[in-house]
Amino acid sequence: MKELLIATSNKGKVEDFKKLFQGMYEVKSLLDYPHIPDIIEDGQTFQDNAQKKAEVLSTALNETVVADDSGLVIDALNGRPGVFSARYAGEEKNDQANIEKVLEDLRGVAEQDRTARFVCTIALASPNKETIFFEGQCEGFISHEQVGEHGFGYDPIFYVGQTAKTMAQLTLEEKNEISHRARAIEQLKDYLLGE
Ligand SMILES: O=c1nc[nH]c2c1ncn2[C@H]1C[C@H](O)[C@@H](COP(=O)(O)OP(=O)(O)OP(=O)(O)O)O1
Ligand SMILES: [Mg+2]
Repeated sequence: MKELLIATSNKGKVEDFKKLFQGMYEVKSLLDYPHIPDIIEDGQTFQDNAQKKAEVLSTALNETVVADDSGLVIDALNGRPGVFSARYAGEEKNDQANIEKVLEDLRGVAEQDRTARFVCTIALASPNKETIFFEGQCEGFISHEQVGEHGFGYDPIFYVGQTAKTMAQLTLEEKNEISHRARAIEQLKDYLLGE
């Protein structure tokens, strides 16, 4: 099977990508290249960061690279944590600390004002080609406490749409039917199949 390199060292994303590209590509990630240093994400938007991660690696390796920049956008926090999602509670990127900070920020905020969405921007960079982008979103709202054991990141505090389940209560298969990442990858797949 053909390989596809995803410029990420996030284990949760790698699992999502592997499942979503099952039977189409053998997914490789930066977990397979531990000597490659972290790329500094200093962009103002998900698109800026996805572009940088994909292009730096594509240029260095002279091959096609996909990058995913994603995060949680909370209306009551004016869109935060947004592009700062991974390091919201500090540079060490601690999911548990990030969750606690969001719950603390939203303390006292009523149900109807806890609306949020996950956003995923994917960049596809190839040598000597213009980088292209795909975006997916998933609407929901922020819980008052952590619920569920699956997934990663902010999944335990994100109620999906009108369902009574958090993203962390969904199986990987269920998450991949509705997630922001699944929606972006759906478009990426269509593009790659049409190439
Ligand atoms: O499906 C998701 N379920 C829960 N949380 C999620 C999801 N998707 C993104 N997130 C959160 C995790 C992290 O706090 C941030 C992504 O930050 P982001 O910079 O894109 O990823 P990262 O630094 O973990 O890995 P990398 O840059 O190597 O791809 O948003
Ligand atoms: Mg990152």
